[in-house]
Amino acid sequence: MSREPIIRFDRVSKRFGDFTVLDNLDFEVQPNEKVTIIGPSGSGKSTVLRILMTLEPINDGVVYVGGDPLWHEQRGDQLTPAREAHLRRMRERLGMVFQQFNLFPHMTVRRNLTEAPRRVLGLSRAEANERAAELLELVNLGNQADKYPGQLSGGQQQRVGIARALMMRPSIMLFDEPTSALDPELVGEVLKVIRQLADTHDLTMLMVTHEMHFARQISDRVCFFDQGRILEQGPPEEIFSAPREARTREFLHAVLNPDE
Ligand SMILES: Nc1ncnc2c1ncn2[C@@H]1O[C@H](COP(=O)(O)OP(=O)(O)OP(=O)(O)O)[C@@H](O)[C@H]1O
Repeated sequence: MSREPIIRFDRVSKRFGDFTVLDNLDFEVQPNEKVTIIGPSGSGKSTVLRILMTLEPINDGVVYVGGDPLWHEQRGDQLTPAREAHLRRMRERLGMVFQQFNLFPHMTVRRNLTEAPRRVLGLSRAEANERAAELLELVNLGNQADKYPGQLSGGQQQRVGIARALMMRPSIMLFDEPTSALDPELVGEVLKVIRQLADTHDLTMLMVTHEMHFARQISDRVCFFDQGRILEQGPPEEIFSAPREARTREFLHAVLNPDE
């Protein structure tokens, strides 16, 4: 493939004090590709998403989103650290769905959706409400716009979270373990909405998940992270059925057979 990747990590390192979370990471995602990141706890999966969402700065390397440096600005032939205005502009290309839904409890569902696009994109109230209504339909919550988050189930709140992330019309959606805070019976409805979204929209999706069955269904590519590096990656049928690396096999065995 010779297309320009929409996400590119070029030798990116991230440290917390002495602890190296990402170690010279090279990683690319193509436009419209659905990529899942799996791997042991602490291997740096969420950090990749948080860096892309500009929630966590990097120490070394360059991250590109849509061909432009994310944490840097191009000045002549030099890359210099990005200023806040650049980060704000770049952030609009991405939407993120968090493990904990992070909805504003004192705002209705509609306000939770319309607040940012009105403030950041300058949409009128009518435009924002219309967009919110469309997206609430998409996540099967067309009749819940006047409710407060506390009046909704976890699965419904997470679907609001998905609709909220889509309000800014991002070209890239990031999902950070979107179902891990949910009761098991509510997981299916959220995964169904994500699958629908993947099937019907031209979106690049990068997802951290422990739902292996879902990862297998939805992904074009699965990346196994281990100690801040990609140890192995490939199409889901390859990673799940015939992993090459012993660590991948051990990890998959442990998550697929939790009672052993
Ligand atoms: N703000 C922080 N300060 C210090 N250490 C941090 C910070 N954020 C993350 N870490 C550490 O970095 C490592 C990677 O974290 P990250 O959340 O990316 O892992 P993960 O692979 O997503 O794990 P999990 O599956 O448990 O969510 C962990 O060891 C974590 O403790």
